[in-house]
Amino acid sequence: MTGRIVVSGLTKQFGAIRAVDDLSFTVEPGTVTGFLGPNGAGKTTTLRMLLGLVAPTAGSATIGGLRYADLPRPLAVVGAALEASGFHKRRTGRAHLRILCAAAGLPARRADEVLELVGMTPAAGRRVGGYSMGMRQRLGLAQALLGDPQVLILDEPANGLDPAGIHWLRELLRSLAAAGKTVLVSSHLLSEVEQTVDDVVIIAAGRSVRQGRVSDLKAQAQSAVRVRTPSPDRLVQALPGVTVRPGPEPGVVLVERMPAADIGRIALAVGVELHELTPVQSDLQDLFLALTGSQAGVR
Ligand SMILES: Nc1ncnc2c1ncn2[C@@H]1O[C@H](COP(=O)(O)OP(=O)(O)OP(=O)(O)O)[C@@H](O)[C@H]1O
Repeated sequence: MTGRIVVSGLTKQFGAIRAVDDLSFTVEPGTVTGFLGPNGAGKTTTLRMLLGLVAPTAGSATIGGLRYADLPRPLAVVGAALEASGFHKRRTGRAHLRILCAAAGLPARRADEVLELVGMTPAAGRRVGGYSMGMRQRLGLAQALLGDPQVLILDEPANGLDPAGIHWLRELLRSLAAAGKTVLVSSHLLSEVEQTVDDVVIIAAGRSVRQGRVSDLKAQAQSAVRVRTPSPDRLVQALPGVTVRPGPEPGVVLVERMPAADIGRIALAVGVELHELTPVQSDLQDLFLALTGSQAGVR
């Protein structure tokens, strides 16, 4: 059991909406991979197909070479936290986990171990109905960790966590990857996961728009200059051979791998008015918006 996740040509059609469209990517053991895209991009649908909760229209999603439904002991292989709302409100966090332990043939003390792991020991005896969103997220994570799985699949785990909680989550995910686990974590904010993940898979409107090392993405973002001009087309014409990407808003372009001073000089020479000329310091979110922007928005 290698724990490698392989998604290949995965497609899901809901009526007129192609929620996931010919998506392929791989997640390696020992890494944390960020699965990113704006609202409605198809992240949750993809994760649900990986977990056998939604049948693909085409393509496949496997974990360690097997479809979820074919895994002999799925709880020991994959832990998932899809949404932090499916808890029985009147049960305590500990009772909730103990019931799952019993169902999975795990000793009851495992419930307390995972509660400790997610920092929930003080709230273990309280009813879930009284938990904050962040506490429910932590309980969902505890549930995912119950079977000490090789693979973790987490949908927006940072939602509702405060900055200290996000820092804690980062450390936890890094330590799990360091222990050889495969970690796939979705988010609609690149900035939220950029310090946590090794690799990214970015989707928009169900399709992959970028995959690779987050360090490569950072290098690309860092070398861009943000230019605001009423004449972006004329500026682009004056920069032949230079990569110019659309910015996050109209009238803004991102010029890659050219110093701001050179861009300013060329703009002056061709009489293009500039309203802003800013080297972008690791503004990954701008790059993310540029990659997903034209397809953003709820479908
Ligand atoms: N069961 C369903 N029936 C019909 N349409 C669906 C269903 N599930 C999802 N969709 C549609 O598929 C598209 C992708 O939804 P999905 O929830 O996968 O996106 P997401 O990237 O997880 O978004 P978010 O960040 O908002 O959670 C949306 O247009 C959504 O309305």
